[in-house]
Amino acid sequence: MAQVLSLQEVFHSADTRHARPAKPPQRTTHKFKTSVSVPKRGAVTPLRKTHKLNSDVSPHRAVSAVRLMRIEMGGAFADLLNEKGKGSGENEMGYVGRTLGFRTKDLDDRDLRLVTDVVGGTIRWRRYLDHLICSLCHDERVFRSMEPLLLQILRIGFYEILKLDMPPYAVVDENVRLAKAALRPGAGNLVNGILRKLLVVKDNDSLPLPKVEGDDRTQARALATIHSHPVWMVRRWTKYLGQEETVRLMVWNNSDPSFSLRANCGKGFSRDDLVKQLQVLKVLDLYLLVGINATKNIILDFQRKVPHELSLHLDDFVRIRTGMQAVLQAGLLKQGLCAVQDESAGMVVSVVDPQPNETIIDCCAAPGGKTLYMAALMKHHGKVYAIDVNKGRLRILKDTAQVHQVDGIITTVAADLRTFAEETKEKYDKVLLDAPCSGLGVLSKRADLRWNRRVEDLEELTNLQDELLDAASTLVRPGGVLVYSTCSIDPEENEERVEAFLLRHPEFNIDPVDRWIPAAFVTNRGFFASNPAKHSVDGAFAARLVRASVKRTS
Ligand SMILES: C[S@@+](CC[C@H](N)C(=O)[O-])C[C@H]1O[C@@H](n2cnc3c(N)ncnc32)[C@H](O)[C@@H]1O
Repeated sequence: MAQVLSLQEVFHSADTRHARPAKPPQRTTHKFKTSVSVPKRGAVTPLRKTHKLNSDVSPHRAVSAVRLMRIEMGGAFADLLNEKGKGSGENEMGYVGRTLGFRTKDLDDRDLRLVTDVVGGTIRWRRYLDHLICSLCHDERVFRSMEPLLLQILRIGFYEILKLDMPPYAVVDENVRLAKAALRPGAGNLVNGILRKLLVVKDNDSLPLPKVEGDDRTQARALATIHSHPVWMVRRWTKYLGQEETVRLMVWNNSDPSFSLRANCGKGFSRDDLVKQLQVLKVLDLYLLVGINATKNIILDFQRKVPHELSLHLDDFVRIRTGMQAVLQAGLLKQGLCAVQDESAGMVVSVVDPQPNETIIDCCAAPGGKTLYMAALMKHHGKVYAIDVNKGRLRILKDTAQVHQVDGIITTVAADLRTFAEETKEKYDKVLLDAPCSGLGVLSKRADLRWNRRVEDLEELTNLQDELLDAASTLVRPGGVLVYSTCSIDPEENEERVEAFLLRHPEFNIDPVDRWIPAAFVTNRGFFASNPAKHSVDGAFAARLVRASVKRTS
């Protein structure tokens, strides 16, 4: 998974191709009992005008419920940063019509933001929400056999009340209305009963959550429920970070992701230029609107400029907490003036330290976040080869390179790195291996990823990482540099891979990264490692290794 988000990844940042439902509490999955039809995997058909408009149901809840269904049933994407008119908005109403049997009003900008927040948050908090819903059902069997759409409506209601602090009675009313319209009156009554129980326990401050006590396993299970993560992650992190740090990490993963933008100096667009643009863009203050809008339908257009701050670590980067929608709509990304890129990814490029006239190979390049940044820093002089086994993602890289006007020095190669390395005799000044990894450093941005990763994936990934490292190392010229990076915080994918590599390849030595990276990010062994909870950027890792020069024999 990419640490740098391409435009496509921003739109589809909850890729659920491998979606599995959150485990506890276990529910029996069964076919729909009602007239609800399951949308076919990936099917996109034009909106059927025959679906009646239901203006009693709030559009953002109907769309969120349907999107969550698509995600849970697999084969769908949650467009966490939805862009109006980018296709998904129109197709989405088609899905709503086919799934619920009625249409709703079109989504306006506020609805789009709400859908993004509700879908992302509901996915993130799934384990926690399901625990509470199950605890408040009068009989556990009711929860276990609950039909999928009903469960999504309840999750939305619980999330809105507990995490978005929306006016509770409006949430109950609206979700009951949705359940009645989309399912049947009885479903509405069930939603009403359970949501009202929630309001009571919330008001009494007695949410039925587990206590963190007992043996390690029981504590991990309780923490996993309270902070909505898989138990295996909690156990693994507790082992090497301790409980306190693990909790901090989970809190970070559950917080709203913040994004960074990189001004594209390759197109002559500086950070100052970017800041000027951000100052004139307007962002709606959603939460103010939600509070008022949800109860009385009063619309208040309270606008302010996109809040941003300059990166402390990288000259071309600006952080934004909210306002991505405004940035998208202003076309700054489409015009290639800037890119969405986390500072941790930017720092990996700093570790490579690309210079004009160098020949660099980016071994796992797509969708190209680091390739493009390296090319921009090389000021149109030199060569960057971008290899990736995934042709589709490589095409994105090629297209973006054109828009960013750095394509003149980039050559894309669709190949498996292992085969490529075997077949070529070429050597390069610098080799970047941004390896496929678990993505455990980017869980705040990838809402669904925590539920899709299994502990067994790690072994498969570390084997691949070793093979790719061996292959990449053959491409480094004597005296040249190999940078190994991941967007993981797991030592097995990071330090342990490098140490194992150095044992296999004594011709390489560690080149400490402190010349390029602030001290706070440099480990004892001289590697770059960012810790989301500590540094407020994604978790990433990079090691800079230098190949010994050939000794001249006289
Ligand atoms: C972490 S992503 C790279 C992100 C990219 N460096 C960026 O900054 O946008 C890992 C990439 O490795 C590619 N990949 C996986 N196995 C590969 C292989 N055997 N050879 C080449 N590329 C591979 C995947 O297709 C994926 O695009």
